[in-house]
Amino acid sequence: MKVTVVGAGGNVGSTVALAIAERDYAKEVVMVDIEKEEGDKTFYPSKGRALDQWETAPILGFDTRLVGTVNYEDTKGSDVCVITAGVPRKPGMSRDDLLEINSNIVRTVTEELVKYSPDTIIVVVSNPLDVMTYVAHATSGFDSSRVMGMAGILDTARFRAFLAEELNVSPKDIQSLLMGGHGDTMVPLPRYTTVSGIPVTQLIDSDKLDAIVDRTKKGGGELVGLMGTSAWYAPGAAAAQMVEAIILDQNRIFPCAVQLNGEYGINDLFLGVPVKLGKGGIKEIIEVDLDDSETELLRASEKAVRSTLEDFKKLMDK
Ligand SMILES: NC(=O)c1ccc[n+]([C@@H]2O[C@H](COP(=O)([O-])OP(=O)(O)OC[C@H]3O[C@@H](n4cnc5c(N)ncnc54)[C@H](O)[C@@H]3O)[C@@H](O)[C@H]2O)c1
Ligand SMILES: O=C(O)C[C@H](O)C(=O)O
Repeated sequence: MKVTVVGAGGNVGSTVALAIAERDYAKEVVMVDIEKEEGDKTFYPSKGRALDQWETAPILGFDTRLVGTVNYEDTKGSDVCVITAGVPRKPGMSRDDLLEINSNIVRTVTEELVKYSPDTIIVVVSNPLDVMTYVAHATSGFDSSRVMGMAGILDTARFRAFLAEELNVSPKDIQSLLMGGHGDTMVPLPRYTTVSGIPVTQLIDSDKLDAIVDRTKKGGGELVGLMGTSAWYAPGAAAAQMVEAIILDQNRIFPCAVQLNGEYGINDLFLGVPVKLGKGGIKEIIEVDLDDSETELLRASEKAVRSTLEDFKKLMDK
Protein backbone atom coordinates (compact mmCIF):
# COMPACT_ATOMS: atom_id res chain seq x y z
CA MET A 1 0.00 0.00 0.00
CA LYS A 2 1.30 3.41 -0.98
CA VAL A 3 0.23 6.73 0.53
CA THR A 4 1.18 10.20 -0.69
CA VAL A 5 1.07 13.30 1.49
CA VAL A 6 1.38 16.66 -0.29
CA GLY A 7 2.52 19.59 1.82
CA ALA A 8 4.61 17.13 3.83
CA GLY A 9 7.49 19.57 4.22
CA GLY A 10 5.11 21.41 6.55
CA ASN A 11 3.66 20.72 9.97
CA VAL A 12 0.41 18.83 9.36
CA GLY A 13 1.72 16.87 6.38
CA SER A 14 4.84 15.61 8.12
CA THR A 15 2.77 14.67 11.18
CA VAL A 16 0.33 12.66 9.03
CA ALA A 17 3.24 10.91 7.30
CA LEU A 18 4.92 9.88 10.54
CA ALA A 19 1.66 8.79 12.16
CA ILE A 20 1.00 6.50 9.18
CA ALA A 21 4.56 5.14 9.16
CA GLU A 22 4.47 4.39 12.88
CA ARG A 23 1.40 2.18 12.40
CA ASP A 24 3.47 0.14 9.91
CA TYR A 25 0.73 -1.07 7.54
CA ALA A 26 1.87 0.87 4.44
CA LYS A 27 4.80 -0.07 2.23
CA GLU A 28 5.67 3.51 1.40
CA VAL A 29 4.69 7.06 2.33
CA VAL A 30 5.72 9.59 -0.33
CA MET A 31 6.13 13.10 1.07
CA VAL A 32 5.77 15.86 -1.54
CA ASP A 33 6.44 19.57 -1.16
CA ILE A 34 7.90 22.41 -3.21
CA GLU A 35 11.52 23.55 -3.15
CA LYS A 36 12.23 26.74 -1.25
CA GLU A 37 14.71 29.38 -2.36
CA GLU A 38 16.38 31.46 0.34
CA GLY A 39 19.06 33.82 -0.94
CA ASP A 40 21.35 31.73 -3.10
CA LYS A 41 20.31 28.50 -1.37
CA THR A 42 17.61 25.97 -2.27
CA PHE A 43 15.99 23.90 0.47
CA TYR A 44 13.94 20.72 0.14
CA PRO A 45 11.67 20.49 3.22
CA SER A 46 9.89 17.31 2.12
CA LYS A 47 13.20 15.52 1.55
CA GLY A 48 14.57 16.78 4.86
CA ARG A 49 11.53 15.83 6.94
CA ALA A 50 11.26 12.43 5.23
CA LEU A 51 14.91 11.67 5.94
CA ASP A 52 14.64 12.82 9.55
CA GLN A 53 11.50 10.72 10.06
CA TRP A 54 12.96 7.66 8.29
CA GLU A 55 15.83 7.86 10.76
CA THR A 56 13.28 7.30 13.57
CA ALA A 57 12.37 3.89 12.08
CA PRO A 58 15.09 1.94 13.92
CA ILE A 59 14.08 3.59 17.20
CA LEU A 60 10.29 3.52 16.84
CA GLY A 61 10.36 0.17 15.06
CA PHE A 62 8.60 0.45 11.72
CA ASP A 63 9.35 -0.66 8.13
CA THR A 64 7.22 1.85 6.19
CA ARG A 65 9.59 3.66 3.86
CA LEU A 66 9.30 7.46 4.02
CA VAL A 67 10.40 9.14 0.79
CA GLY A 68 10.69 12.91 0.29
CA THR A 69 10.34 14.42 -3.16
CA VAL A 70 9.41 17.45 -5.24
CA ASN A 71 8.46 15.24 -8.17
CA TYR A 72 4.92 13.89 -8.67
CA GLU A 73 6.20 10.94 -10.72
CA ASP A 74 7.25 9.46 -7.37
CA THR A 75 3.61 9.43 -6.27
CA LYS A 76 2.58 7.11 -9.12
CA GLY A 77 0.07 4.43 -8.11
CA SER A 78 -0.78 5.84 -4.68
CA ASP A 79 -3.74 4.19 -2.96
CA VAL A 80 -4.52 7.25 -0.87
CA CYS A 81 -3.36 10.87 -1.28
CA VAL A 82 -3.60 13.40 1.53
CA ILE A 83 -3.52 17.10 0.62
CA THR A 84 -2.17 19.34 3.37
CA ALA A 85 -0.52 21.78 0.95
CA GLY A 86 -1.42 25.38 1.58
CA VAL A 87 -1.06 28.27 3.90
CA PRO A 88 -2.11 28.09 7.57
CA ARG A 89 -3.85 31.04 9.19
CA LYS A 90 -2.21 33.51 11.52
CA PRO A 91 -3.76 35.25 14.55
CA GLY A 92 -6.60 37.55 13.51
CA MET A 93 -7.41 35.55 10.37
CA SER A 94 -10.33 33.22 9.71
CA ARG A 95 -9.93 30.01 7.74
CA ASP A 96 -11.94 31.63 4.94
CA ASP A 97 -9.20 34.26 4.53
CA LEU A 98 -7.11 31.44 2.98
CA LEU A 99 -9.66 30.80 0.23
CA GLU A 100 -7.93 32.42 -2.73
CA ILE A 101 -4.38 31.27 -2.10
CA ASN A 102 -5.25 27.73 -1.00
CA SER A 103 -7.80 27.06 -3.75
CA ASN A 104 -5.08 27.69 -6.33
CA ILE A 105 -2.69 25.38 -4.49
CA VAL A 106 -5.27 22.60 -3.99
CA ARG A 107 -6.31 22.74 -7.64
CA THR A 108 -2.72 22.47 -8.91
CA VAL A 109 -1.84 19.70 -6.49
CA THR A 110 -4.97 17.69 -7.34
CA GLU A 111 -4.24 17.93 -11.06
CA GLU A 112 -0.77 16.47 -10.50
CA LEU A 113 -1.96 13.72 -8.16
CA VAL A 114 -4.71 12.39 -10.43
CA LYS A 115 -2.33 12.36 -13.39
CA TYR A 116 -0.20 9.74 -11.66
CA SER A 117 -2.81 8.01 -9.47
CA PRO A 118 -6.12 7.97 -11.34
CA ASP A 119 -7.59 5.37 -8.96
CA THR A 120 -6.55 7.03 -5.73
CA ILE A 121 -8.69 8.26 -2.84
CA ILE A 122 -8.15 11.88 -1.81
CA VAL A 123 -8.29 13.16 1.77
CA VAL A 124 -8.18 16.96 1.93
CA VAL A 125 -6.89 18.82 4.98
CA SER A 126 -6.12 22.32 3.62
CA ASN A 127 -8.41 25.16 4.73
CA PRO A 128 -11.06 26.40 4.33
CA LEU A 129 -11.70 22.69 4.53
CA ASP A 130 -15.19 22.15 3.14
CA VAL A 131 -14.60 24.32 0.08
CA MET A 132 -11.09 22.94 -0.51
CA THR A 133 -12.65 19.47 -0.59
CA TYR A 134 -15.12 20.77 -3.17
CA VAL A 135 -12.18 22.11 -5.21
CA ALA A 136 -10.30 18.79 -5.07
CA HIS A 137 -13.44 16.90 -6.07
CA ALA A 138 -14.26 19.24 -8.96
CA THR A 139 -10.66 19.16 -10.20
CA SER A 140 -10.26 15.39 -9.93
CA GLY A 141 -13.47 14.43 -11.71
CA PHE A 142 -13.62 11.47 -9.29
CA ASP A 143 -16.74 9.91 -7.91
CA SER A 144 -17.60 11.69 -4.67
CA SER A 145 -17.02 8.48 -2.68
CA ARG A 146 -13.29 8.97 -3.38
CA VAL A 147 -12.87 12.59 -2.24
CA MET A 148 -13.39 13.68 1.37
CA GLY A 149 -12.22 16.26 3.87
CA MET A 150 -10.76 15.81 7.33
CA ALA A 151 -12.25 17.97 10.07
CA GLY A 152 -14.85 16.09 12.10
CA ILE A 153 -12.38 13.65 13.68
CA LEU A 154 -10.28 16.61 14.83
CA ASP A 155 -13.22 18.64 16.06
CA THR A 156 -14.75 15.70 17.97
CA ALA A 157 -11.29 14.89 19.39
CA ARG A 158 -11.14 18.40 20.81
CA PHE A 159 -14.64 18.03 22.26
CA ARG A 160 -13.71 14.63 23.73
CA ALA A 161 -10.44 15.92 25.18
CA PHE A 162 -12.14 18.88 26.87
CA LEU A 163 -14.87 16.61 28.29
CA ALA A 164 -12.30 14.09 29.54
CA GLU A 165 -10.51 16.87 31.37
CA GLU A 166 -13.71 18.26 32.90
CA LEU A 167 -15.08 14.85 33.95
CA ASN A 168 -11.68 13.43 34.93
CA VAL A 169 -12.24 10.31 32.81
CA SER A 170 -10.23 8.63 30.08
CA PRO A 171 -10.61 10.35 26.70
CA LYS A 172 -10.78 6.83 25.23
CA ASP A 173 -14.20 6.31 26.82
CA ILE A 174 -15.78 9.38 25.25
CA GLN A 175 -17.63 8.87 21.97
CA SER A 176 -19.08 11.81 20.15
CA LEU A 177 -20.57 13.14 16.96
CA LEU A 178 -20.24 16.56 15.39
CA MET A 179 -21.60 17.82 12.09
CA GLY A 180 -21.48 20.80 9.76
CA GLY A 181 -18.66 22.88 8.35
CA HIS A 182 -15.15 23.19 9.76
CA GLY A 183 -15.60 26.70 11.10
CA ASP A 184 -17.06 28.45 14.09
CA THR A 185 -20.54 27.27 13.01
CA MET A 186 -19.64 23.58 13.43
CA VAL A 187 -22.28 21.62 15.34
CA PRO A 188 -21.07 19.51 18.29
CA LEU A 189 -23.90 17.16 19.30
CA PRO A 190 -24.09 16.56 23.08
CA ARG A 191 -27.16 14.36 22.50
CA TYR A 192 -24.91 11.97 20.56
CA THR A 193 -22.07 12.11 23.09
CA THR A 194 -21.55 9.39 25.69
CA VAL A 195 -19.03 8.30 28.28
CA SER A 196 -18.91 4.53 27.91
CA GLY A 197 -22.54 4.59 26.82
CA ILE A 198 -23.72 7.02 29.53
CA PRO A 199 -25.20 10.17 27.95
CA VAL A 200 -22.82 13.03 28.76
CA THR A 201 -25.82 15.21 29.60
CA GLN A 202 -26.29 13.05 32.75
CA LEU A 203 -22.74 13.67 33.91
CA ILE A 204 -22.21 17.40 33.50
CA ASP A 205 -24.37 20.43 34.15
CA SER A 206 -25.62 22.31 31.13
CA ASP A 207 -23.62 25.51 31.72
CA LYS A 208 -20.34 23.61 31.74
CA LEU A 209 -21.39 21.59 28.69
CA ASP A 210 -22.32 24.77 26.81
CA ALA A 211 -18.91 26.27 27.63
CA ILE A 212 -17.16 23.14 26.31
CA VAL A 213 -19.25 23.19 23.13
CA ASP A 214 -18.25 26.81 22.62
CA ARG A 215 -14.57 26.10 23.27
CA THR A 216 -14.70 23.23 20.75
CA LYS A 217 -16.12 25.48 18.04
CA LYS A 218 -13.25 27.90 18.58
CA GLY A 219 -10.66 25.17 19.21
CA GLY A 220 -8.60 25.90 16.10
CA GLY A 221 -8.48 29.61 16.91
CA GLU A 222 -7.43 28.92 20.50
CA LEU A 223 -4.32 27.15 19.19
CA VAL A 224 -3.59 29.84 16.59
CA GLY A 225 -3.68 32.35 19.46
CA LEU A 226 -1.20 30.26 21.45
CA MET A 227 1.23 29.38 18.67
CA GLY A 228 0.95 32.10 16.04
CA THR A 229 0.15 29.39 13.47
CA SER A 230 -2.40 26.61 13.40
CA ALA A 231 -2.35 23.17 15.01
CA TRP A 232 -0.74 20.04 13.58
CA TYR A 233 -0.47 17.16 16.07
CA ALA A 234 -4.18 16.44 16.44
CA PRO A 235 -4.95 17.33 12.77
CA GLY A 236 -2.16 15.00 11.62
CA ALA A 237 -3.36 12.16 13.85
CA ALA A 238 -6.93 12.66 12.61
CA ALA A 239 -6.00 12.53 8.91
CA ALA A 240 -3.86 9.44 9.55
CA GLN A 241 -6.87 7.75 11.18
CA MET A 242 -8.89 8.29 7.99
CA VAL A 243 -6.08 6.85 5.84
CA GLU A 244 -5.87 3.80 8.09
CA ALA A 245 -9.64 3.21 7.95
CA ILE A 246 -9.51 3.26 4.15
CA ILE A 247 -6.41 1.14 3.65
CA LEU A 248 -7.29 -1.47 6.27
CA ASP A 249 -10.98 -1.45 5.22
CA GLN A 250 -12.05 -0.85 8.79
CA ASN A 251 -15.61 0.40 8.21
CA ARG A 252 -15.04 3.10 10.83
CA ILE A 253 -17.82 5.61 11.44
CA PHE A 254 -16.36 9.10 11.42
CA PRO A 255 -17.65 12.59 10.74
CA CYS A 256 -16.03 13.62 7.44
CA ALA A 257 -16.66 16.38 4.92
CA VAL A 258 -18.41 14.68 2.00
CA GLN A 259 -20.60 15.68 -0.88
CA LEU A 260 -24.26 15.70 0.09
CA ASN A 261 -26.85 14.82 -2.51
CA GLY A 262 -30.08 15.28 -0.61
CA GLU A 263 -28.93 13.80 2.71
CA TYR A 264 -30.07 16.02 5.58
CA GLY A 265 -31.99 17.97 2.93
CA ILE A 266 -28.72 19.42 1.59
CA ASN A 267 -27.60 19.30 -2.02
CA ASP A 268 -24.39 20.04 -3.94
CA LEU A 269 -22.28 20.88 -0.91
CA PHE A 270 -19.36 19.30 0.94
CA LEU A 271 -20.19 19.31 4.65
CA GLY A 272 -19.31 17.24 7.70
CA VAL A 273 -21.64 14.32 8.43
CA PRO A 274 -21.13 10.79 9.78
CA VAL A 275 -19.96 8.30 7.17
CA LYS A 276 -18.74 4.72 6.99
CA LEU A 277 -15.12 4.73 5.83
CA GLY A 278 -13.29 1.74 4.38
CA LYS A 279 -11.95 0.24 1.16
CA GLY A 280 -12.87 2.46 -1.76
CA GLY A 281 -13.53 5.48 0.46
CA ILE A 282 -16.98 6.51 1.63
CA LYS A 283 -19.19 3.44 1.75
CA GLU A 284 -22.24 5.10 3.25
CA ILE A 285 -23.50 8.46 4.46
CA ILE A 286 -25.34 7.95 7.72
CA GLU A 287 -28.40 10.07 8.43
CA VAL A 288 -29.12 10.47 12.14
CA ASP A 289 -32.21 12.07 13.62
CA LEU A 290 -31.75 15.71 14.54
CA ASP A 291 -34.15 17.66 16.71
CA ASP A 292 -35.32 21.15 15.75
CA SER A 293 -32.50 23.05 17.45
CA GLU A 294 -29.81 20.73 16.02
CA THR A 295 -31.37 21.08 12.55
CA GLU A 296 -31.34 24.85 12.90
CA LEU A 297 -27.63 24.81 13.82
CA LEU A 298 -26.84 22.54 10.87
CA ARG A 299 -28.71 24.89 8.51
CA ALA A 300 -26.69 27.85 9.84
CA SER A 301 -23.47 25.92 9.23
CA GLU A 302 -24.64 24.94 5.74
CA LYS A 303 -25.32 28.61 5.03
CA ALA A 304 -21.83 29.64 6.16
CA VAL A 305 -20.12 27.02 3.96
CA ARG A 306 -22.36 27.88 1.00
CA SER A 307 -21.37 31.51 1.32
CA THR A 308 -17.65 30.59 1.17
CA LEU A 309 -18.40 28.36 -1.83
CA GLU A 310 -20.11 31.29 -3.55
CA ASP A 311 -17.02 33.42 -2.86
CA PHE A 312 -14.89 30.71 -4.47
CA LYS A 313 -17.16 30.59 -7.53
CA LYS A 314 -16.92 34.38 -7.87
CA LEU A 315 -13.12 34.10 -7.77
CA MET A 316 -13.31 31.54 -10.57
CA ASP A 317 -15.48 33.85 -12.68
CA LYS A 318 -12.94 36.69 -12.43
N1 LIG B 1 -8.78 20.41 8.18
C1 LIG B 1 -8.25 20.68 9.35
O1 LIG B 1 -8.80 20.35 10.38
C2 LIG B 1 -6.90 21.38 9.42
C3 LIG B 1 -6.13 21.30 10.58
C4 LIG B 1 -4.90 21.93 10.61
C5 LIG B 1 -4.44 22.62 9.48
N2 LIG B 1 -5.22 22.68 8.39
C6 LIG B 1 -4.75 23.35 7.19
O2 LIG B 1 -3.72 22.58 6.60
C7 LIG B 1 -2.88 23.42 5.83
C8 LIG B 1 -1.41 23.16 6.19
O3 LIG B 1 -1.16 23.58 7.51
P1 LIG B 1 0.32 23.46 8.11
O4 LIG B 1 0.26 23.91 9.51
O5 LIG B 1 0.89 22.11 7.81
O6 LIG B 1 1.10 24.55 7.24
P2 LIG B 1 2.65 24.54 6.86
O7 LIG B 1 2.96 25.89 6.31
O8 LIG B 1 3.46 24.03 8.00
O9 LIG B 1 2.73 23.47 5.68
C9 LIG B 1 2.12 23.64 4.45
C10 LIG B 1 3.05 23.15 3.39
O10 LIG B 1 2.38 23.22 2.13
C11 LIG B 1 3.41 23.46 1.19
N3 LIG B 1 2.91 23.93 -0.10
C12 LIG B 1 2.47 25.16 -0.43
N4 LIG B 1 2.16 25.18 -1.75
C13 LIG B 1 2.40 23.95 -2.22
C14 LIG B 1 2.27 23.36 -3.50
N5 LIG B 1 1.81 24.05 -4.56
N6 LIG B 1 2.63 22.07 -3.65
C15 LIG B 1 3.08 21.35 -2.61
N7 LIG B 1 3.23 21.85 -1.38
C16 LIG B 1 2.88 23.14 -1.19
C17 LIG B 1 4.30 24.49 1.86
O11 LIG B 1 5.57 24.55 1.23
C18 LIG B 1 4.35 23.97 3.28
O12 LIG B 1 5.47 23.15 3.51
C19 LIG B 1 -3.35 24.84 6.10
O13 LIG B 1 -4.19 25.27 5.05
C20 LIG B 1 -4.14 24.70 7.38
O14 LIG B 1 -5.12 25.71 7.53
C21 LIG B 1 -6.43 22.07 8.34
O1 LIG C 1 -7.69 26.55 12.94
C1 LIG C 1 -7.06 26.42 11.90
O2 LIG C 1 -6.85 27.35 11.12
C2 LIG C 1 -6.46 25.08 11.55
C3 LIG C 1 -7.42 23.94 11.68
O3 LIG C 1 -8.56 24.13 10.91
C4 LIG C 1 -7.77 23.62 13.10
O4 LIG C 1 -8.95 23.55 13.42
O5 LIG C 1 -6.84 23.43 13.90
